[in-house]
Amino acid sequence: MEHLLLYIKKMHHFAGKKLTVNLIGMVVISFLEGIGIFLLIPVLGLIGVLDLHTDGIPFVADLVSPLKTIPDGMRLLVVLGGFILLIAGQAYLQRKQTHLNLDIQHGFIRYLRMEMYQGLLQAKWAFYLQRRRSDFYNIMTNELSRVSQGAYLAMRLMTTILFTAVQIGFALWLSAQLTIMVLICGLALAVYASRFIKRSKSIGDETSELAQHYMGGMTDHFNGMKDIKSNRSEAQHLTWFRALCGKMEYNLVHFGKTQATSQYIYKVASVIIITLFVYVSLEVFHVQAEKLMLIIIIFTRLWPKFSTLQSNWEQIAQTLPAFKNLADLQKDCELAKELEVHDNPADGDPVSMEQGIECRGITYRYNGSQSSYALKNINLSIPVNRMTAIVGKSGAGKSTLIDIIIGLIQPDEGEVLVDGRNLAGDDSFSLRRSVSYVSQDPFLFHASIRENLLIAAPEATEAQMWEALQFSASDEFVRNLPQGLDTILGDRGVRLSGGERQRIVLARAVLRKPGILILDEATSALDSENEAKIQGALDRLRGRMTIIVIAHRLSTIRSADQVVVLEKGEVIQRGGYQQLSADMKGTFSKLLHFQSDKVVP
Ligand SMILES: Nc1ncnc2c1ncn2[C@@H]1O[C@H](COP(=O)(O)OP(=O)(O)OP(=O)(O)O)[C@@H](O)[C@H]1O
Repeated sequence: MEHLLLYIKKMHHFAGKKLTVNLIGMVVISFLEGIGIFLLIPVLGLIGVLDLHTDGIPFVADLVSPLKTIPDGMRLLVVLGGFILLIAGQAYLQRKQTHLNLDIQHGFIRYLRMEMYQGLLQAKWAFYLQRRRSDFYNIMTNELSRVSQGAYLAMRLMTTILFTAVQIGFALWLSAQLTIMVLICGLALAVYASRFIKRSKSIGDETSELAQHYMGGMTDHFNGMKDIKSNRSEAQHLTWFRALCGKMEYNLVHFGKTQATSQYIYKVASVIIITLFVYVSLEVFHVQAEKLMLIIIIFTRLWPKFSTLQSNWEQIAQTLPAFKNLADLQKDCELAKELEVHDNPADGDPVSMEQGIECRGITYRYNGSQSSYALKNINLSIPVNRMTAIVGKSGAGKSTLIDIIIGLIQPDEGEVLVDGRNLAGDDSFSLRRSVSYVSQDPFLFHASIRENLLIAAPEATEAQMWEALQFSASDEFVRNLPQGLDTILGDRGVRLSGGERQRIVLARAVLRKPGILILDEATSALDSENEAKIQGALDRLRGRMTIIVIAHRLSTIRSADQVVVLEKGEVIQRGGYQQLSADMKGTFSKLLHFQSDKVVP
């Protein structure tokens, strides 16, 4: 509930005056509708359908007396004309209010989407390490649309409450006793029906959980479709999917049935209450027939509103878990916030490094409760404009060290100094601005090669793009593509081979003309010929930028000025390539030995 209120407040914050105008509009519309019904009786009397005595009914009596002064032939026309004006005016206002509602509802969703996405972009990298990607997809799609639906329902609920309140006001004016009696019955019914709201909430919890599983499963399955097909495990996945779809079907049917049951109870109860009410009015209170008729007209309009209120509450209760999930994620994003992202950032200057990077006593654990360290007391210097290679077995901590150096994650102990300065907080962004990082899992957008390159360097000219492609030994194959630079790459670049993809990402990295180029297994998928070309290109870059290379294939790092060997999160060897390969007892020469058939020292 607190989360629903939070989002209603947000809606108020977003829509401001529009929401107030909307609420006032609702009251006016309800009021006009009330008057319209109210006028029904004199109209019926005037056209002679009923022989009615309106003298005892407040307001109607006052309205009818002046009408009696109008000549007989005109009276009906005047009353009907007034009726048309009233209803048409109300319909016009209703239309305006629908427009306003649409503006508020869809605008609010855009606002929520933007707020959530911005929050996610502003969160630090460590925040992403603890979460599944599919949970973000789920929140940004399913949960956000449930929140939108819930917020819309909350607005409709407000309309219904206002409408009902105005109608109750009319009814109280006509007969306080009868209205109070009906309200007490309605209240008793609402208390009884609160069980359906609780049930809807727990169904909503299950809906959220199932949507999360669905999105998680789909993401895994489509990412792993090649494995599924090559291992012929389609049947197992189909079984899993069938079971989940069954649960989702049951969940929705269960909710639908819960709503149908509560509506059924409302209908039966309402007919009993209205019947009782008519009986008591006539037999006990001896209410005037015309007055009773008016009240009945009002209540036959009011009752459906009561059941609509119930149904709205149930639907809102069903969406409450989505409000909680969205609010929790927003709160977590806020806690993990590392920067402000705006459409047109006033970008600071990239760091221009003169001496180099120094790691002092870096220690890091991914999970504070675990005893194993990803990095332990790392002390290391990375000289400017030189090539430093980081090698070691899988899981030794190489990528973690890079993440700490560029400030994506913060060490538990120790510090990273750039030219002797600790670039913590905002300063670490200026370091990242001067870094081009090619990860193990190179990422390309579903867009043309040109667009993929320009993402890194929007100002780059065509000639600069070709130069970068030449650097990464990809100019030839790009030239041979049907649309050259304008060839659209498939989803995540799948229409390219692994090596081609790596080369485009490498071109993108150098196009930015970074001060620090980091290659994390960036040439692992290349054949020897292309790898040699890139090695040559890297050699040419030496002295112009600081290069940090992580490589399992040691042939890639032959020209490194410094080699750092990591093992189980610790630096166990450090020195020049030749120096370490000559140390026959050291780990590096053993690693070299294993790859000796590929390496020419
Ligand atoms: N997101 C994470 N959450 C928990 N532990 C992690 C995470 N990422 C890495 N680790 C652990 O930290 C240790 C170092 O991992 P890291 O990825 O830095 O190794 P690496 O040397 O780069 O390995 P590889 O050569 O296989 O990429 C490993 O034990 C790994 O299991």
